[in-house]
Amino acid sequence: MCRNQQQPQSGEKVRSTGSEESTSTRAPSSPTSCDVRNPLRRTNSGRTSRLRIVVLGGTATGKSALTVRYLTRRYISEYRSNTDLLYRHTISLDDVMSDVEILDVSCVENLEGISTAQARWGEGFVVVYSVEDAASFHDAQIILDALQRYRAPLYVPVILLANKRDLEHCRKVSVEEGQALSLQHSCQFYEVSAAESHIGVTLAFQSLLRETRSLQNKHSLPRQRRLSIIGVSKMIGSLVGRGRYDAPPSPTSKPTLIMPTGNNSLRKKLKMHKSI
Ligand SMILES: Nc1nc2c(ncn2[C@@H]2O[C@H](COP(=O)(O)OP(=O)(O)OP(=O)(O)O)[C@@H](O)[C@H]2O)c(=O)[nH]1
Repeated sequence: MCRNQQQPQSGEKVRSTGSEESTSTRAPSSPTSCDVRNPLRRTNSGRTSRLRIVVLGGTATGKSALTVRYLTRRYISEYRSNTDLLYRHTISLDDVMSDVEILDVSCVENLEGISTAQARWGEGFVVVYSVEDAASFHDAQIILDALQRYRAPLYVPVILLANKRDLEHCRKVSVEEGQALSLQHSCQFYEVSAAESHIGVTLAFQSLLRETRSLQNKHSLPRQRRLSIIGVSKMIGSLVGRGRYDAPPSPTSKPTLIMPTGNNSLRKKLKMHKSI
């Protein structure tokens, strides 16, 4: 991988996604002020859930553009960074507060070499390719295989994200190929354009967060209760079909960019455009 692969440490430097840098430090799991003030529902245990998402994919597929699009609804057309970036924000999803941490992994040179630490740290994964880059689709397959190897036999929530669908005229990977790959790996599949709109991107991230949280909740239940819930949800599923559609929620707190690596050579050239 190009970017440093170290995982977040306590007392990391916290940055806002804007240009000014905050010198404050934080402990990794401390609740945000938003948790205290917001009256919305929390998890069964009364705590705000914490969801860790890792964004992976070949070079220049738009990993950073997608991550920032989801977090800020803005499109950054040029973004330069040679290090992994960790973002943190708090959202209300289905009236439940969640602290979300998103690790945007820089270009992957050795795809087989997704670090074990990253694979273990993540609770949900976004695998990105670009529809106008056949090689990036191949990279996505390698990453999906590697993820499966790392996490087997456990199921891990993954979405396959085909980006740059606005570049239809130079498309090299068909929708059907993307769907087939997602079926092969039992993961969700979305075609989006970070450049065009935040809506598809938000829905995709939101869906991954839902799945990740529901798996987390399932694992935290006693075994007997877990089994009966699975039975009931299967029954309900067969009666009413799959989940309902919800409009994307707005993040309830400003996302913060946390430098996980101690590598301060971050070089960003941001061109912010108003989202559509
Ligand atoms: N046309 C189009 N260009 C996009 C889209 N998303 C990203 N880009 C462009 O693709 C290039 C790479 O985007 P990045 O977000 O830096 O990609 P990345 O995967 O984070 O890059 P590395 O981590 O350096 O490999 C930039 O020039 C973006 O402007 C999109 O949806 N459509």
